[in-house]
Amino acid sequence: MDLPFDEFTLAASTADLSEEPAARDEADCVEFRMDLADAPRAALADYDGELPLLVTNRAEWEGGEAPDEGRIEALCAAVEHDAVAAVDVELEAVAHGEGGEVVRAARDAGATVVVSVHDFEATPPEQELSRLLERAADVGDVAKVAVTATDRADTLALLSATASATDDGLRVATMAMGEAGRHTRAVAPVYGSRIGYAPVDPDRATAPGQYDLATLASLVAALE
Ligand SMILES: O=C1C[C@@](O)(C(=O)O)C[C@@H](O)[C@@H]1O
Repeated sequence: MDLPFDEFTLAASTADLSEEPAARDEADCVEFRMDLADAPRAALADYDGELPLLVTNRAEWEGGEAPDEGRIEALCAAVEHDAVAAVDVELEAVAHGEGGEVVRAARDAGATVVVSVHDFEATPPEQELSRLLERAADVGDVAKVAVTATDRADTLALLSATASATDDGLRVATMAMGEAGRHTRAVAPVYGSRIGYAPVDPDRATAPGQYDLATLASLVAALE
């Protein structure tokens, strides 16, 4: 299975791969949040769903629940599975940690690499957003930035950086977390964002401000 992200791709985010059948109708892939799962390696080994997987093992220091110990190794092992078509690794881990190992393992396995940056506090200025997208795109196939918006200036900065990077030929995924940023999840694809994330079960959102899967699917389709 392949996940090139050459067009908008809707990822059903979950820590429970048994939710995959419920995501099939709307989603293009499943984002498996290994860091939020009980036994992620066993779940991957048992996975026999139809949708390709994007695996994420978010570090504690970037808003997730994976401790550093074993985190990178688990991602490197995950990309060996046939169903795993893409992997997410933090720009910070690539720049200052062992994230490069994930990139190499993914390249060897033929998996797509999403290099991500998260800001759970604020939205950096547009110039900084553009710089982060460029740096992430230098290493990965897709540069992803998820920020926290508190007002319209934040969402405009994010959409503008998304449009500029896309115009420059970069493959990006962007979204603003939080209430003020919620609409960007529907609108950013219009400006070039290639990945949208939504939980199958709205009670189990993997980030603040997410729409449920059916809602995001219909909003994105309506704006196409
Ligand atoms: O990085 C992202 C984006 C996200 O944080 C969001 O805002 O939808 C959700 C996460 O599960 C995913 O890994």
